[in-house]
Amino acid sequence: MAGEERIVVSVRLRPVNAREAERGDGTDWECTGPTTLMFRGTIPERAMFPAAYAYDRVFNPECSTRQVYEEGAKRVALSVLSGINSSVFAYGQTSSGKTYTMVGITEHSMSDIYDYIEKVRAEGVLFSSLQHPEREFILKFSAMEIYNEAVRDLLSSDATPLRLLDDPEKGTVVEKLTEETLRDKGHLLELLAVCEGSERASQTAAAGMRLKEGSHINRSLLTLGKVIRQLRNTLLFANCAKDGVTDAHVNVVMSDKALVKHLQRELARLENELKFPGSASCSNHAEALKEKDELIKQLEQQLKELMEQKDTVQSQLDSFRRVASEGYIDECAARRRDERWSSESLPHNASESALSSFDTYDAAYEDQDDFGSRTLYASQVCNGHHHNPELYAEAAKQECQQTMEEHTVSTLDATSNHGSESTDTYQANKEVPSEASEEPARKSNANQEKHGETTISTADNAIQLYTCDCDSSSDTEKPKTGESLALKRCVVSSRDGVLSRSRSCKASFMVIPNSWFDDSLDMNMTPPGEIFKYGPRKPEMVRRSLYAENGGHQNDLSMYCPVGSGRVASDGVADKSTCSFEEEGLTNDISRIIEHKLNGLSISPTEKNDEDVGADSSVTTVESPSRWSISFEKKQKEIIELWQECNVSIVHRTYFFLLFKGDKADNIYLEVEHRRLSFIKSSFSAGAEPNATVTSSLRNLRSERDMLYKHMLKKFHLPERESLYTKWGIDLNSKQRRLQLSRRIWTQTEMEHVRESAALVAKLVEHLERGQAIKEMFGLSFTLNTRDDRRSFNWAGA
Ligand SMILES: Nc1ncnc2c1ncn2[C@@H]1O[C@H](COP(=O)(O)OP(=O)(O)OP(=O)(O)O)[C@@H](O)[C@H]1O
Repeated sequence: MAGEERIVVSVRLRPVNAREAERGDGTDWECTGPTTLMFRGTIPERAMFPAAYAYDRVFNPECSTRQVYEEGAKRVALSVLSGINSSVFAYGQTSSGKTYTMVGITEHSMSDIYDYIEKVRAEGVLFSSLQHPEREFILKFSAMEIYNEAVRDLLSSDATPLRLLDDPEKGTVVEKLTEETLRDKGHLLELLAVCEGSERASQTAAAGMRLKEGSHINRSLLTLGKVIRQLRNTLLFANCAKDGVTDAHVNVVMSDKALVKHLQRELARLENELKFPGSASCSNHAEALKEKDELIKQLEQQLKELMEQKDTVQSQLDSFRRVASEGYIDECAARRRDERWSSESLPHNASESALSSFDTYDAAYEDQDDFGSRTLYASQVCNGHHHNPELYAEAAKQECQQTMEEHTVSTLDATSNHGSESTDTYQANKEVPSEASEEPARKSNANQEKHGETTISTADNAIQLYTCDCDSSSDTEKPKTGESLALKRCVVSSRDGVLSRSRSCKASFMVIPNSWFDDSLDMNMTPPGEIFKYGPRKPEMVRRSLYAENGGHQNDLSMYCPVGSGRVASDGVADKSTCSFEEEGLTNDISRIIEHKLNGLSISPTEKNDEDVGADSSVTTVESPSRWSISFEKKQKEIIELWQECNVSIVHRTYFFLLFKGDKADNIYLEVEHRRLSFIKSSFSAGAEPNATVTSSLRNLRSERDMLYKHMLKKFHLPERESLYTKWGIDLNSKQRRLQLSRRIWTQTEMEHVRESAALVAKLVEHLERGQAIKEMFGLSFTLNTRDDRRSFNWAGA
């Protein structure tokens, strides 16, 4: 409690004592109300003074001391319980009853104070917490007499006057004044009794002292009047004192107990700051913010680069599509012109019906027509080779020799409606009513046919079309494995391996020179014709199979394609509904090119003799297999080391290691993984001591090992486990062998160790979905949107 507090002034009238009554003395003052006093005397000297006076409270002679205390002093006296200094004093003439009243007030107030303390202690925490939590009550008692301007200690037998000192903090203090700590209420009464003896002793002075005493008393009263006048202006007796106000403040005195609690809280706060530096001081906050800002900048830069790459790829894809579309339009227009020319200049023979049929295509067939004409363009090439298998083989061989170090991507529409092939493809294509319409196109591509290849040029690169013959017999003429890197990879881009009638039959293939990681896979090649025997394949499987090769040997196709691989793949397109899928196949092919570009491969005109492929043709050249192989192995090794340093999930490592074995198209995944790990590593090393991320990663790694440890029992029989123990150098007689094994895998970066670890983990977690694993692993998925043939990049978090 704090604030202005008015001085409370009360007047108590003492009753006439027996002696006064005996003398007939009465009183000149009368209480006319609870707060008013009236002078009734007839003294002439008072004629100039007012007769009525008002006070806070006026007690008539019949009032008890208890009433005076309750109504005039209690509130002030007990304010000390709220920590506010309070003072109750009395002044008046000798024998007016000051001592009598003050002793009573002291006893009552002390009694109430003790009752209060006992109540607090009795009601415990609840009361204490509501009123005075953590408060200790200490009562100290002092008594002094100011007599004839001398201060004497009433609790001391020494009558030597005490000195008054001015303390800078406490104000005026009485030097050496006795201060007794009260034990209880009884102790207080004892001390009060001591004071009352002491006081009387001073009053047993000789009669000559009375004058002196009276003089001092008057001086004291004068001084008191000055004091009060100094405080509030004037004291016309107590009348004006009541107008005075005090500025009361709560004394905050912290007990030892409270201080200990306060310090404990402070200590806990500081400890918390040490544990969590991020929430500590402002300077730490500033540093943390600075670091975060740096990270944000780095990430923004990476994002910007990736967006630029994406834009580049997108624009190139658009360019491809535009060029392909324009090429088609041009081709279509040319074809229609030729057809008109044919229909006008040539006699209406057997092809006439076909021409008529072609002319009846309506808008509903527009898409198919588009694609049909596109495939038609290539079909002429194929036809040409069909008629010239030897030439084809020779051209292919030459191409192989010329581009041993080139990465060539090509697509092919293998539509055949000539010749005598007995394959289903041919049978299907024979019925395409386009002999007449194809003729001009064949003419226009005569040059390309001659050399067995054609090229669709674009603004900045080209798709080279290698002709492909569906005839298995011609396959014998084609380059063998090892002879031609350029023609060893084909892909079926159809979801239906059973060919049916169609206006066109498209086979697309890519020629991808690679340096493959795994050299243990099937290297056999499947005769082209056989590829048609097999059922549908998922495009992504085919895509994967395309890039699974090592050292120029064909491999890995058996993982997804039962036939191993076919040099030539073709699919029949049964109806319009499959056209979009064919487009998808084409887009896949284009996308592969885009991916290669995305991977940072150089695209430059080849030094190949352009005369063979046309003046405007160019081919896509890329990093040589050997260079890519070296580059891949280097990056792979760095990633493996980063995995180890960053405590990366061993399941993650396993899948990544097993899935990305050297395909050039995987470069972006390696790049992303490398950047991600580098970032994690930098964050690991940011602090002097292991941070929470490191601890968390280690804990996760441990949990993962525990998971594998448990799976060992389920996945392997005892003999298998014992074989593993032996393989991994674990003593068969030792204890916790499974645990030992789980702690050994993926602990080194040496390649053989990595291979064995990956193989083992793969067996243990084989229940995981491959796709899910990829998704979780990379946080980066490239999905092909077949609706708009656009490649979309989805970041699931890096
Ligand atoms: N209200 C009262 N009722 C009954 N007796 C009283 C009352 N007030 C005072 N007395 C008696 O009057 C006498 C004088 O009182 P007291 O000693 O308290 O006066 P005092 O003002 O302290 O005198 P001094 O200034 O000389 O010390 C005492 O005997 C006391 O018992």
